[in-house]
Amino acid sequence: SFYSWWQLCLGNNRCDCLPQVSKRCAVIGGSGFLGRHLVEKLLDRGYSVSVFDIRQSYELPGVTFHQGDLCDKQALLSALKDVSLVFHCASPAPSSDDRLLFERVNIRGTQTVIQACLDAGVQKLVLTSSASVVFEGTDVKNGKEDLPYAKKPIDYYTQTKIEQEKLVLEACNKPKGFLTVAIRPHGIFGPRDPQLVPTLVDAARQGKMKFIIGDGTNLVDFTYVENVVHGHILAAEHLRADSPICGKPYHITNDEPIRFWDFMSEVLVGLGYPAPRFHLPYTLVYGLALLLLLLTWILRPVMSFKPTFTPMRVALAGTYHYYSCEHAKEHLGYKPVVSLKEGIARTVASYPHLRRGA
Ligand SMILES: NC(=O)C1=CN([C@@H]2O[C@H](COP(=O)(O)OP(=O)(O)OC[C@H]3O[C@@H](n4cnc5c(N)ncnc54)[C@H](O)[C@@H]3O)[C@@H](O)[C@H]2O)C=CC1
Ligand SMILES: CC(C)CCC[C@@H](C)[C@H]1CC[C@H]2C3=C(CC[C@]12C)[C@@]1(C)CCC(=O)C[C@@H]1CC3
Repeated sequence: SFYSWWQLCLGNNRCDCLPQVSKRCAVIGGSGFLGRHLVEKLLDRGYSVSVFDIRQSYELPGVTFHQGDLCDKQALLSALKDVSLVFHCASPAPSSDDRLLFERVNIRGTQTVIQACLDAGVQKLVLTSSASVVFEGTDVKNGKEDLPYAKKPIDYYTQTKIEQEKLVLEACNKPKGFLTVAIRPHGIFGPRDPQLVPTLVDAARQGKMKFIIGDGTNLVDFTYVENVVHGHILAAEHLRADSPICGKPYHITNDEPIRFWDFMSEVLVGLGYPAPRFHLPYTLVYGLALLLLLLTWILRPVMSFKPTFTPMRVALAGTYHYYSCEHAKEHLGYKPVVSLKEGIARTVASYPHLRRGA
């Protein structure tokens, strides 16, 4: 019908019946877990994409790869040529806990990204921040964006994510025609995630997932990667000089807080591992994790090992941390596109090699 033909034309910029609008964007960190999902969705929506990353992890038609370090402005400039929209979702892995690396990439590197965007005439910058910027290791229930930044962030990763977010939001400058916004996701999961499911399975295979830290009732947000991508694209497409979103952060969640240990159990059981059953007091495990951390520092000159239960992970496993995405609903028209149940099913199905006995 005429209606469905017109809807097709409006919803998809690749329709042959309309003049093509240039939709060129860059994804810094586009080789990573979130970055690649974002790139795939942008291609679906008719964008052409430049990926800038220190590594190239795949090839796709419609994507131009630029390999380089985001601290190098000249390298960035060649990737930002003719680009009006930039997504910045690069970061060192939180588990690296390398203060100097986080400061170099997340703080100084982000200053370089902003400067390169200004030099290249980029109009919009969408940062992937993190809901953890307000998390201090104590309960956050239905946290809104107006919560203050953590005064005592739980690790260097979070500390530098705070500085990074401030830099990007403060760089928003309507008279200069440079608009910025930050998306704060929490606990991203989905196919190809290198962090959550692999760490969980590794711990299960070592027999370390028998215990529940605390009483197991703490609610947490886990956000399916496609919802996070959806939030980023909505933010980019709503970012205009007359929009209330300029220079603001937005929580993007699944809007279905779940008990941390129920989520872990569903993933573990889905992959054929037993669910954790025995309870341990939170303060005991947190204290042990601190002790273990101290040991790794003392022993660093002679041997190095990475404990599974770091104080940061114990804090995340034993406290409430879920966030309101009402502002994203109101200002971006956001609504999760994949439910938690469906997200978990898709995730479990995507890791056949991590199943028990595989
Ligand atoms: N995974 C999660 O649960 C959450 C992630 N985030 C944020 O989302 C973003 C994406 O995270 P993931 O996709 O999970 O991580 P990831 O590690 O899969 O991807 C990060 C990408 O950044 C690239 N990168 C790192 N240093 C770089 C540099 N100096 N120059 C250029 N590229 C560099 C890496 O090569 C990698 O491809 C990050 O900003 C992270 O802080 C926020 C909340 C939760
Ligand atoms: C061994 C178990 C107690 C925990 C295994 C799962 C954890 C690896 C993950 C559970 C919550 C996750 C999480 C993040 C990383 C992976 C977990 C700790 C982040 C720290 C990633 C970066 C962020 O910005 C915030 C995330 C919060 C939740």
